[in-house]
Amino acid sequence: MTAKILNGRTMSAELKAELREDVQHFVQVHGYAPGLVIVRIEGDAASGFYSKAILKIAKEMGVEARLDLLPEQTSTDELHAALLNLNSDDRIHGIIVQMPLPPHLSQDLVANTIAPEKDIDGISPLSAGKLGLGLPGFQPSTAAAVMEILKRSNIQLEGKHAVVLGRSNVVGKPLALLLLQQHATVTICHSRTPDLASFTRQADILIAAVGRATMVNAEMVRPGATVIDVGTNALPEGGMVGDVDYAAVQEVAGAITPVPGGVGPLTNALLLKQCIEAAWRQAGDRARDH
Ligand SMILES: NC(=O)C1=CN([C@@H]2O[C@H](COP(=O)(O)OP(=O)(O)OC[C@H]3O[C@@H](n4cnc5c(N)ncnc54)[C@H](OP(=O)(O)O)[C@@H]3O)[C@@H](O)[C@H]2O)C=CC1
Ligand SMILES: Nc1nc(=O)c2c([nH]1)NC[C@@H]1CN(c3ccc(C(=O)N[C@@H](CCC(=O)O)C(=O)O)cc3)C=[N+]21
Repeated sequence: MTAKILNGRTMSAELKAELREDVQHFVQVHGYAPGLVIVRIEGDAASGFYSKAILKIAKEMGVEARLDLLPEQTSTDELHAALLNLNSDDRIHGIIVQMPLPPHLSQDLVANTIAPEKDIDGISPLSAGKLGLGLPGFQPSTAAAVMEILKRSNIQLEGKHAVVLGRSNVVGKPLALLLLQQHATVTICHSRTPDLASFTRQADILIAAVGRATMVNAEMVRPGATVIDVGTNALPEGGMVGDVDYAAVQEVAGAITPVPGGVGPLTNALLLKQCIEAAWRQAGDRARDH
């Protein structure tokens, strides 16, 4: 059996077409576009690439986006002040701070400073708390991207066993909560989990968000399972691979996401979706239904 390929690029294109319409509607009603700012602190090379990708998709969508590039030496006070400025700017509806930060800056500071209504990557304690309580709010965009793939692929979650590898605040943990909301039975595994394969083999839906190239092999996957690969591991020779040994696992799985071309392309689309949602809410979204 060869697995069905869950094509993130196709799904992202569909979602983007829907979002473009939503933005046009927003502009018609309000006379201005939703506004997004990416804050990037220099240092991490890869995040320059991610920032450009967000700017490009924002432009395609008609969302007004800009990149605020801060020097690597930016102090905590300066970052705090920059975020407060963005919080009080009416035309900016969504703020994302690219991770990772340089070691002298704290992620907690960022999470606690971004105004919750502009927190389109769901990193604030309020967003995390709402997610834990099952209340509507912003979600970390990568976790939301995984859910979007499952939804658009009509993969049933209710009553199924979902096994999540990884428990980070940006992927594994929020994803586990979202799967629980959709009535899956959820197991979360991490670096201290002994005999990982004994858990992964039980999974109807297996999600790998670890950051270790090709660690999920065919023996770890139950035949017919849906396998979602969040990992993006850069190869020394260039290019990247996921956390799943794609060539081997696609022989066993029922459905699988490739890397690249799986979760990645949907991540930024979901970020934009939440920015547009933030703009409607901040503008008072009574106008939305007209
Ligand atoms: N496509 C996309 O849009 C995105 C992709 N990513 C990718 O997803 C992956 C995960 O990212 P992120 O959550 O930020 O990473 P983190 O490094 O924050 O978390 C990794 C998790 O994997 C667990 N882990 C590490 N080694 C093992 C192991 N041998 N067995 C089981 N679990 C293990 C860790 O456990 P412990 O908690 O015990 O340390 C931790 O919970 C990375 O490859 C990253 O590049 C991330 C964000 C966006
Ligand atoms: N605050 C914050 N939120 C994030 O969500 C965040 C972040 N910081 N820092 C970096 C990681 C990584 N990340 C990706 C986004 C898009 C692709 C993506 O589009 N990938 C494509 C193309 C990759 C390629 O071809 O090189 C693909 O997988 O097909 C990947 C990874 C978001 N992250």
